[in-house]
Amino acid sequence: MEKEQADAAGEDEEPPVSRNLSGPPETQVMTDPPVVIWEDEVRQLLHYQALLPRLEEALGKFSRRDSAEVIQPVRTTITLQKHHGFLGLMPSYMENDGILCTKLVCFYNREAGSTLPATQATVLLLDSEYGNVKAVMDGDAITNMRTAAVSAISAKLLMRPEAEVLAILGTGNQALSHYNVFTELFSFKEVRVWSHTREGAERFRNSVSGPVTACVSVEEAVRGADAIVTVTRCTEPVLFGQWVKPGAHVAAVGACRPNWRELDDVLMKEAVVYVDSREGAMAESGDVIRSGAEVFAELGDVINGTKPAHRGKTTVFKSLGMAVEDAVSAKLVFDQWKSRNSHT
Ligand SMILES: NC(=O)C1=CN([C@@H]2O[C@H](COP(=O)(O)OP(=O)(O)OC[C@H]3O[C@@H](n4cnc5c(N)ncnc54)[C@H](O)[C@@H]3O)[C@@H](O)[C@H]2O)C=CC1
Ligand SMILES: O=C([O-])C1=[NH+]CCC1
Repeated sequence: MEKEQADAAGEDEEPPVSRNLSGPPETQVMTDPPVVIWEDEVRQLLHYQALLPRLEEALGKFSRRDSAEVIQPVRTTITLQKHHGFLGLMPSYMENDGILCTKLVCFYNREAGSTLPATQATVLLLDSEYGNVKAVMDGDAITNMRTAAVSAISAKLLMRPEAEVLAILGTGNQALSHYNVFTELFSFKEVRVWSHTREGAERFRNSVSGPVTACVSVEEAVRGADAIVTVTRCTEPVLFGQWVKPGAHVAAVGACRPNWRELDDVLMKEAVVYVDSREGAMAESGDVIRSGAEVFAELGDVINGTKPAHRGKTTVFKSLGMAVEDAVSAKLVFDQWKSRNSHT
């Protein structure tokens, strides 16, 4: 039958969900269009209980530097000068796990005048063999949860087990995700928060279910704290070593540019400094680069048992965010989505 006749008869129509990639017949593959999984659904599908062990495993794999396990370059960043922002490209390939993924994240400098949110992210999960996009996901829910979960892993490894007081500096999205996972995993007797505006701290206090002390100064929030999370949009130091209790653990999450700071030189030099990626920290962390502090280890080295966890000393975990964290999170979301939709 001629093609036109077949079309008219509806006999050679493609299934609506498939696409025939062009090329010689032996290389043609059928691909489904990507599914779109947006914020509310990502939140429903992603749970810390499943996420935490996957992240811990990914951090360990990354630090082994075995290219069959993880290929992850340092984030490529371009400046969006007009909008006081940056676009970060975060690809990763985990060959043994069959995960190919990239995140696109824009982030903005509020102190330079941006009124935009701190981050705006999208995650693309690809078929690791054919290269087609399997899923397009809201990246903000993933970024908030995976970043907080990695900070919680740093606390599990580096914080003193008898820790009683948690201080959170900043009261935005990351503050909330950090509050959620830290209070889910650990039993703090007191949680304190500080924001650069009094309303910010009050709003945060009213938005969570547990008791929170809203503090009017950073010093009030961190004096005597056993764990301190910095999740601000500061570009100058806000946490000073003179206020930090010896032996405290600091998870430093903001200040992700080489000239941005959250922590002062005293703290950076007195603490044992852990990072997610050495290369990332040397390229992107103003706290590391400008203080000249030595990076002692990656979190993955501690997980792999190749570097010790100095729980008795003051420790800083400088987080910049890694593509493998997004990749294993996106895989988890997609697998959950598939099992939820396989019955419908
Ligand atoms: N390490 C990582 O993997 C990631 C880091 N980040 C960074 O974490 C930080 C927080 O992100 P979000 O919670 O999403 O932002 P957000 O905008 O939701 O909250 C930021 C908080 O910082 C406070 N803040 C703003 N300007 C300040 C200033 N000049 N001094 C003190 N506090 C100030 C705000 O009041 C707010 O409480 C940002 O710096 C962001 O770039 C975000 C995603 C991943
Ligand atoms: O890992 C991440 O997504 C980011 N780190 C800094 C801003 C966004």
